[in-house]
Amino acid sequence: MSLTRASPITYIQDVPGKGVGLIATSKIPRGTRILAEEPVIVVSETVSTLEAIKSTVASQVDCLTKAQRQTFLSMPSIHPFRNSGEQYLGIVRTVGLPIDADGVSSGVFLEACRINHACDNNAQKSWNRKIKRHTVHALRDIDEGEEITIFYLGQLTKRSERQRSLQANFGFTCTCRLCSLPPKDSEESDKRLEEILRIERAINRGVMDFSHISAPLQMLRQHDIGLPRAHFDAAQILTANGDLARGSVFAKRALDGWIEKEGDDCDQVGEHGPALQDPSKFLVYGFSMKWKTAVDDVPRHLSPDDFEAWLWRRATAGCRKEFADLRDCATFPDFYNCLTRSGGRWQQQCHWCFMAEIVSVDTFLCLRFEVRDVSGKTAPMAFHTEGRGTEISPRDIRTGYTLGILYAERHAFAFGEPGIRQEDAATLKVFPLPMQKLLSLNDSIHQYATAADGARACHGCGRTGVALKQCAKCSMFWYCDKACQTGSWRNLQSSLCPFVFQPTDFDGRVCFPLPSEGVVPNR
Ligand SMILES: C[S@@+](CC[C@H](N)C(=O)[O-])C[C@H]1O[C@@H](n2cnc3c(N)ncnc32)[C@H](O)[C@@H]1O
Repeated sequence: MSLTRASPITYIQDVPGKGVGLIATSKIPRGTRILAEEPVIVVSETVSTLEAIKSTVASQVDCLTKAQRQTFLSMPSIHPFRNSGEQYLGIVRTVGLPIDADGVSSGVFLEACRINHACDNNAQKSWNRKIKRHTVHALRDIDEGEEITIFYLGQLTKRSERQRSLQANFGFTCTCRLCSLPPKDSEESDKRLEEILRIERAINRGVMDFSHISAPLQMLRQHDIGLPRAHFDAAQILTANGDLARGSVFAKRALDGWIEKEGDDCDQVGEHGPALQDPSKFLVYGFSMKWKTAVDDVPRHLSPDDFEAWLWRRATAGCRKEFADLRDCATFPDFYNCLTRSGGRWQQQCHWCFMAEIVSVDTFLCLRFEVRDVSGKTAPMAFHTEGRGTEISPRDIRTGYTLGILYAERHAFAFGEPGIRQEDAATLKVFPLPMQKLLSLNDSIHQYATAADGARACHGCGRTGVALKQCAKCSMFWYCDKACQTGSWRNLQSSLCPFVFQPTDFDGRVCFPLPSEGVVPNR
């Protein structure tokens, strides 16, 4: 067994089935900086040909001390080689860590590159631009003798995807606790991870308002994944609407999280620190003042549970919903009235949705439709989403179906007529019925969902003055009994439930499913 001293709190040792690994010499408390290391070999992204990369790596290997060179050559490579140039490159490609610095893309570190992977890693690696070193921080308390592990992949995806990627890029099968769960537990874990990923993507796209972000945030909290970034987003949304009290709490949580996971000299703290310490410095502060509070309004004497209840109250406060009216051309504009540009994420003050019926379908290179809007104008629509339109279920790709596209903008295509360039599958919804049918359904909904002289009509049989029950799905309709509720057009009604929202109640962009889908609004 080899045993080499690494940093004062770690040593390098053989780990069965993994080569060597980094082990804690003594107990390492959560948040401790375990390593801060400079690279001994760097690969620049400006070097473009394989031969040029090989030659720059070889010249850096030649400059290593004897001990460094020995360590470098003992590192694993999953790439076959015929000569030393290929051998060095194979090692760099297998063990290199990403470096997010001008013109440099990856580097070899004599200690950090000995840290093995686990999907439930106990440490986090990150490149620190300020000190130009790779840092590793303890994500939880690590016991003496415990192996230090980091996460090699970009995102925590489901087990099969992780295994595929680890095998392809690093040549091993992960046997960590998360990967060794029994099939049923693993399936559940996969589902949770997929949901977290969906949330993270939506947060990154900036398409969430606070009522959308609060439940997902609580989920991220449980799993401790991506929390500082999510807290940062929550702080921005709240302060953009003038809520400095709650905004400052989330800002502090983001700051503390980044300091704990990456250190107080990390890039995020450098970039956002001043605003996180004083959220009124956020550029978006006060864009709207509809939730106005002051930092001093943070309650001081509440129990932890009551404090959390206060903090999250913003999520449900003012959740007055009603069916948007498809005939309202400000909210549901025709093609000509869709903006050519949104004016930026925070300049926008209301929701809008372009409705159009599919006239023809083409799938060459990407999914493309010709669509007809409410005023009869036809326009091309092309999917420039990640999946080039494969995100849309084939079941929904039918002429005569109607599309709802949130925040659609007119786009000047290089070749052909102006149309819609759809870049985000989550802002599109297919309604399985023609536009005319949707409009007449809309008219009925407004008739039935509105109380005439305080009396509501049963949405099934039309009778008034009876004890009616509220639809649990959308809270908009009232019924005498189950028989009336399961009437012939119940399905059509549910197809419009997505439009239970207040177009002018704008807390940031939303995506489908809208906050109201599956949520019973407060009444
Ligand atoms: C960056 S190196 C880590 C240090 C390496 N164990 C060594 O001996 O130098 C990456 C390589 O370590 C091995 N490795 C890392 N994590 C592993 C794990 N969880 N199970 C098995 N092998 C692992 C794989 O061979 C992988 O290609």
